[in-house]
Amino acid sequence: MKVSKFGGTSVASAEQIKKVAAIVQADSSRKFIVVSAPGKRFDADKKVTDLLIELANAAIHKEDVEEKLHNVVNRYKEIAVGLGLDLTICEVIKQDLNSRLCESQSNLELFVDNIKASGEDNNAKLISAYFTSIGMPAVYVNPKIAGLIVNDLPDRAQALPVAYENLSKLQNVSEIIVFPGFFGYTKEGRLRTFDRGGSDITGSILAASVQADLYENFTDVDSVFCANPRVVNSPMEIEEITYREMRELSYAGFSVFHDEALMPVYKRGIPVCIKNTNNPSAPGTRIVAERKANHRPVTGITADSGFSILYVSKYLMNREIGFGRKLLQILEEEYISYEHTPSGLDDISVIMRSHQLTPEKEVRIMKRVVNELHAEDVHFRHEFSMIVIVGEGMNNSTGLAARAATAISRTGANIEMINQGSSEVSLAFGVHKSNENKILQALYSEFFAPVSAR
Ligand SMILES: Nc1ncnc2c1ncn2[C@@H]1O[C@H](COP(=O)(O)OP(=O)(O)O)[C@@H](O)[C@H]1O
Ligand SMILES: N[C@@H](CC(=O)OP(=O)(O)O)C(=O)O
Repeated sequence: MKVSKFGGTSVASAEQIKKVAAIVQADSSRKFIVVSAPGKRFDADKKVTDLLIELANAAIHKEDVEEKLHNVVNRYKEIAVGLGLDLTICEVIKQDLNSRLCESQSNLELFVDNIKASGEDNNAKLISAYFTSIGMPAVYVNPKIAGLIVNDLPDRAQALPVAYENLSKLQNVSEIIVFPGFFGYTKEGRLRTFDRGGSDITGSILAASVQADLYENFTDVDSVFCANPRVVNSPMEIEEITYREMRELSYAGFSVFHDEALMPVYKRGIPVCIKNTNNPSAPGTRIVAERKANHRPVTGITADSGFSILYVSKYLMNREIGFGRKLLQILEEEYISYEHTPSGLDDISVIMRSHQLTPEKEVRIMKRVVNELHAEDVHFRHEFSMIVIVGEGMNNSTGLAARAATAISRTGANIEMINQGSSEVSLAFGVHKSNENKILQALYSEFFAPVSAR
């Protein structure tokens, strides 16, 4: 049996939801359907999740919420009309949103999470009503009642082991289950959302819980491509990719599948297939434990922006026991996680996601590094991107780093940092954000384009 997750673009309109119904009807093993909130119908459109965040913020700032509430309800109304559903469902959705808006604001994160999650929750109710209306036996299942228990990390909830046990009982339900993605509940009953794009995580948890034969992830592209199709023109499709490769690529910019969604299925060896709702007969990309070897050392190239570098230098740093620990402890005390720490004899750079910093935090950190570690030069630099090259074949391929560095140098960009992952399936370059796209294109030509096209 299969768990099939349909992303925001697949459930953005009545037309898209009709395609979803046809896909589910075409294969009786598609028993568990996980849905996102309605996503973008066209490039300039807004996702319902973003409309809901605007709504929650308006309520927090005591602004008039009527128009924002109307924008959300209207998205569902258009869908309900297009699907020929009884419009009382829109009244129910409006009441649901109003009651969420009346919840306590004593903890703002919980307040926002509760409103954000309504996007998938109401869409799951609506889609299950549609399935039933066309004669498909379907039920909406609420994550609280089903026992999707998560820990209490704001914005980054993670399922607890008991969640898998609870959800496994859904195997006994005879109807098609329509399950909202993106959120679960703490043991105390508080709603918590996953990271953005987290409906992929729900699908994976459910697939692992019910021991699915396959986790299908339906989106709006035929496959995962070797590079972002918005930056590289017609990149090659990836037929098969390992969990390890996909995790590295998703974490560093392949937004088509959330990196945290890999662990639950990986642990149980459940294959994942990324497929296109608009072209379901295309084979898609399979994510598996081991793939057939091919002649290419590189499987994918990705880029992610929004990084800052903390540069610290001190003469004889290499001789000082505990320097690295003390430096990282200062970051820990500011609640900052880091990505890489390339170092030399007398200097170290700590690379972190910029969104964790504020001007005040930066000043505090620099002061502490000077006062407590007696560093000679301490400064932050911003606007960096990480370019990551990933492939299982990289660990036994000589000269690959040199090829990549030469291709980057041809663009005229400066490489600020190089980091070879210890697993040797990835190689990362820190570069200034302004060079990101041209580097991605240069690396794609180096590793994927035929020699004559370079
Ligand atoms: N390497 C890649 N391969 C395929 N798609 C990619 C890649 N990198 C980025 N994307 C983007 O991911 C998008 C699909 O993910 P997302 O917008 O989250 O879809 P959904 O709404 O189905 O969850 C694609 O439309 C594509 O623009
Ligand atoms: N709707 C949520 C969760 C999600 O997974 O969405 P999508 O399937 O559109 O990436 C978000 O926008 O983050």
